[in-house]
Amino acid sequence: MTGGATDTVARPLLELTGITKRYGDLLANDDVSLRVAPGEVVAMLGENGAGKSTLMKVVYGLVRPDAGTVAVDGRPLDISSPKDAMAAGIGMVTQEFSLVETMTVTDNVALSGTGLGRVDRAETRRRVVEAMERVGVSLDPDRLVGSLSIGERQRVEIVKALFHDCRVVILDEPTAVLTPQDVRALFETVRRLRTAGLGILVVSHKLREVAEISDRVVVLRRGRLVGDRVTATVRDEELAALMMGGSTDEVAAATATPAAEPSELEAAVGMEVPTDQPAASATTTAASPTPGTTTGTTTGTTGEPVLRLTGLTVSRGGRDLLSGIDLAVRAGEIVGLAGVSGNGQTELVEVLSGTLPVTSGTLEVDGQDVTSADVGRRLAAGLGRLTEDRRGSVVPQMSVEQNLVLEDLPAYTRRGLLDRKAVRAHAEAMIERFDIRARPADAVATLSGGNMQKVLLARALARRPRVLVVAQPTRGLDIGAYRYVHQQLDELRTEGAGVLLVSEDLDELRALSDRVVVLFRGEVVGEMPVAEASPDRLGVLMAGGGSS
Ligand SMILES: Nc1ncnc2c1ncn2[C@@H]1O[C@H](COP(=O)(O)OP(=O)(O)OP(=O)(O)O)[C@@H](O)[C@H]1O
Repeated sequence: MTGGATDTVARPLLELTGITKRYGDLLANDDVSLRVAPGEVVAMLGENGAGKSTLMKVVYGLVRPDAGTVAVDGRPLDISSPKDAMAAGIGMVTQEFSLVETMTVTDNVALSGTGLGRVDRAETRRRVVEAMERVGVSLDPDRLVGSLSIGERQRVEIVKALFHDCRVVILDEPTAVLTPQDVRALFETVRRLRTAGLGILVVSHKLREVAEISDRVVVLRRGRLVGDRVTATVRDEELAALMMGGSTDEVAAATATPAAEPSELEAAVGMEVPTDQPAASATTTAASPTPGTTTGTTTGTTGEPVLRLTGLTVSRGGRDLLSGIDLAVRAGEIVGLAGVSGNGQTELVEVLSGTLPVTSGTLEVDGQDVTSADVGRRLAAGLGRLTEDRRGSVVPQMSVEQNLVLEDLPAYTRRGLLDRKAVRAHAEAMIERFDIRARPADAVATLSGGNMQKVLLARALARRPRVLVVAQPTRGLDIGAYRYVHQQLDELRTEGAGVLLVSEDLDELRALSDRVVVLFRGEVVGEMPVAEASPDRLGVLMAGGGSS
């Protein structure tokens, strides 16, 4: 590792001093000071709601701090928009890309600057190619962004930052939406940025990635910067103690595991399952595939199908998005759905949720045909769901407590009126159980990404559905929440519900599922017990190697 220890010597490229941001009586950032040196990668860790995004938004001009300064190269800046940040040499890549799908890579990069009208296209194209070469990104500059994968789109965003000569690049949970291959490519790019002398600030929840990519780690807790360590020498337990509060000993005891994993803590909290771990077996009764996780408790005696798709086809514009899907999820089992993003998973979840109509085929929940049923009837039949579109699944201006009961209003209504006491009591219970960092009356729009996700999970799980369809349930969650969600899914299975788990995280799929089904170009191309679902085998199928 380079850079970290020299930070105090090298002149900082980026320097934050005393950044404070209040939302009402909540201190999202509390007097945060932080430096990033040239050629240094600084990772930022913190629980959901710790204030990471707020701090990044301050640096990128999306949020005005109440106090504090941002300086680049020793020059204090007055940043009030992303344009100001870019002009000062700061670029940010978030999970929500700001790209125009119908335009080429080159035009997207150009558009982010001075606007298309005034630029020389040939010159722009040449500079885009040059920026890509600098960081080892190979993309056809003339390709339409709409045809690019998620990982490729992220690369376009990075190229955008380089195109504008940014010297500081902020990456906000950059690996959350990437395949393992794309993660490797991203890390290679980050290394090249570092070699080129850029300063990189990366927000992450994944200790393994932090260890691999960063020189220094800083930890935010409840708005305050509580730790600043050299990555090469810090122990995971210490980072966890900083994140969660409490002493290293307490955290170590709380997360104790007998196994000496590459990262004991990650294993203990069920955060990362090394890919060479044996996968859960559909028939195991005790041995958990990952020390400390709750997986592997299935009894192997699964029941009747609680979800059955027969010949399910969805066509749009003459093209099949889903084609002849036959799939059953039985009571007491978790079926993992693997696939590279864009192969029909999102559509399948939308169809099940009732937001995308079926072209042909049938769909049954717990024996009831719900093929053309509306969302309410599906919920009544016992379906629970969590789609990828978190923001679209809440009513942002409504409170946490209202959102929590939104799908179960009759249970909270007395004589035509909402039973406010019961709603509040339910919210308090869910906030406690899911460790949601918010108050019952807070508008959901003000929650951090991870906390919003927890609200949705709490809502779906509280109804104890017969079958739960979940997409990317732990994306963006901190390590404690990751573990809790896995426990909850496992508990549902033990209670006899079925779960369809859609996840791009193969470790998660293999740790939780009894069976894995692979989707490629809208078709099921493979199905196997999890014991046979090695990453290699899944990888081949996901890439289309199993389709005829
Ligand atoms: N616009 C807002 N209005 C009120 N409160 C807000 C607003 N934005 C953020 N907050 C609050 O500030 C705190 C920090 O949120 P932030 O999004 O920075 O957390 P985070 O560390 O990025 O979390 P996550 O890991 O879940 O993304 C949270 O308690 C959040 O509810």
